[in-house]
Amino acid sequence: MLNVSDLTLMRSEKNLLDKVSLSIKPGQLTIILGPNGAGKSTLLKCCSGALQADAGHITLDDTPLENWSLAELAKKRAVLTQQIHLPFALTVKEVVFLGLAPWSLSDFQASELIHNTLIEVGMPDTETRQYASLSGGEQQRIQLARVLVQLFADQQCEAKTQGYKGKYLLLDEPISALDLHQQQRILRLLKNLAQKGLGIFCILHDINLATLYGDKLVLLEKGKVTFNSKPQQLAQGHIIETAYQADLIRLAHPDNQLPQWQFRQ
Ligand SMILES: Nc1ncnc2c1ncn2[C@@H]1O[C@H](COP(=O)(O)OP(=O)(O)OP(=O)(O)O)[C@@H](O)[C@H]1O
Repeated sequence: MLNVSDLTLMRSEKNLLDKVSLSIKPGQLTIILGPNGAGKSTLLKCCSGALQADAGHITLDDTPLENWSLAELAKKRAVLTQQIHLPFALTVKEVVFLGLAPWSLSDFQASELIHNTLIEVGMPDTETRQYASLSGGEQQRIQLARVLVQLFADQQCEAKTQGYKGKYLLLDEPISALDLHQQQRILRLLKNLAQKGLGIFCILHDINLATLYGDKLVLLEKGKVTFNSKPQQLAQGHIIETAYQADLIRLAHPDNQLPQWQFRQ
């Protein structure tokens, strides 16, 4: 479990995170919601070890995050941040291959894993394309493929050491550039990976997709957790309407009665 307790981070005399506590459990897709500037990306950076909090603790499978070596951490959790600039002319295969840096796979194993992962993200047979020539939504799926191969490279090895349990994926708006079909593909893929045992921390802006796919939702507002529960619980009160200060109508999804929102005109 990735456990965050009482995490506080200050910048310019402002609490960007204010005693944040939450847990990312294996087998769960946990979706982080919140208005712009609420602290979601800051929290992800703390959970990945990129940012050091001023107070509080993060443990990964009961070991303080700071006690994990970078090499061990790279095999246990993968992180997809929002903006990724690649200043070099690389092919798709070379970009995805970057995810295999922590591992030593044979060329055959690496090629097979990259090929299969590109199929999973809906980008088959693109290995030789220039990454820079892809559209924004295509590049986003290639970056997702990169973090997936990082996490699952050991599945290619004979020992198949860890499987999905005890591994974590931290994603910052992984579907922000995707069309409807690709959003559904990637959210179904993430849900499926969680059902196999992966622990997923995923920042999303679309509250309707969050309630449909999330096992647990965490709402951040001004650096504080104001909701941390199952999506069904958002059908009570006016938590979303209050947090986002938007003029919304709440509905129930016809398939499963989960809460959904639409704009008033
Ligand atoms: N180094 C810094 N110094 C001061 N303020 C900062 C610093 N880094 C981030 N912030 C502020 O912290 C707040 C939280 O930023 P963060 O990127 O975590 O928000 P977010 O919830 O991910 O927002 P968005 O939905 O817009 O991506 C923002 O108001 C941002 O301007």
